[in-house]
Amino acid sequence: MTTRSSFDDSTLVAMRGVGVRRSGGWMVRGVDLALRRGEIVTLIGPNGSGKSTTAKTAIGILKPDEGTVRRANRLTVGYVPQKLSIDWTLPLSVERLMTLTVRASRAAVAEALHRVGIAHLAKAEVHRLSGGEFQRALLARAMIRKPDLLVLDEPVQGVDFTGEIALYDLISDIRDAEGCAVLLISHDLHVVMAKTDTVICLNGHVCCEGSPQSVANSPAYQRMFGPRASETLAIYSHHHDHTHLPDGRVRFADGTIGDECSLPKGGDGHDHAHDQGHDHDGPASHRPKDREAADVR
Ligand SMILES: Nc1ncnc2c1ncn2[C@@H]1O[C@H](COP(=O)(O)OP(=O)(O)OP(=O)(O)O)[C@@H](O)[C@H]1O
Repeated sequence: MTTRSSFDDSTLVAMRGVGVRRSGGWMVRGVDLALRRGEIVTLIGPNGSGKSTTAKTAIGILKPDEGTVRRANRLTVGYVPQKLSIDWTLPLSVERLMTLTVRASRAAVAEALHRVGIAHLAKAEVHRLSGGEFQRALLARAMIRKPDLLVLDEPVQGVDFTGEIALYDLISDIRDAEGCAVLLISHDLHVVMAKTDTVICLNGHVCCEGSPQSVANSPAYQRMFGPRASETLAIYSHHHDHTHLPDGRVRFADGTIGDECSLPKGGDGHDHAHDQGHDHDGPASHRPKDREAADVR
């Protein structure tokens, strides 16, 4: 049987038990993740939960301090980072942005811009683009090399809700047409994320994972979101009811403090904090996996 961690012909990246440590603390730990051709995987989670770290480790920008990352031979990656260092005081056309760090023919640039619907903006100054146009330009730039894997860190930054839907539609179309894998990073799952094949919720570790539909339909999801579960996928906002403290301990909604994400009390052991959702606002640090919240795989 194929498992998420097995490596077959369609697998582009497989991470097993990956942990990344900096400044004496774990940014993420215990991450298992597989990216397969034609699949859209979305990492969600609060600020500082390790989404970017996980994505960067998947594509080799960061090295894991524990665990393994295996990538397909000759893997081509198109990466749109969360932040770009652009000197906005200098004139920079969209065309020029396309080839700042990548060699590409005029035809390839034109094709990529056409593909994302901004061919008419080739000569426009980048700083004059709208949020949605800018994100499209970055997407075009990532697509120029016809990557096997597109990694898009917060691709809807600065984009309004309608624009978000259009962008996610575009990303899904690109996946369909190119057959590439897409790793998306987002704070929340929105309606458009229904196009996502697999959602992985991070908080320094993998909290839960599954398809949006299976997560939404699972009893665990119903327990996690309570009445809000009926909102289904319209807005899959992930509220957490435990907080990771800077010293590595966990504060639960009822004020109790524990060492791990499980409530430090008796009971049936399944009334885990995730059953009612959980808040995370501290820096990411290692917690054991607690997949029961949406154990849908
Ligand atoms: N170089 C570093 N040294 C130490 N800690 C770091 C370093 N880079 C990131 N961190 C910490 O690691 C944690 C994970 O960061 P990461 O950027 O992966 O989170 P994220 O989920 O992508 O956050 P956001 O949603 O805010 O972009 C954060 O607490 C961050 O402060």
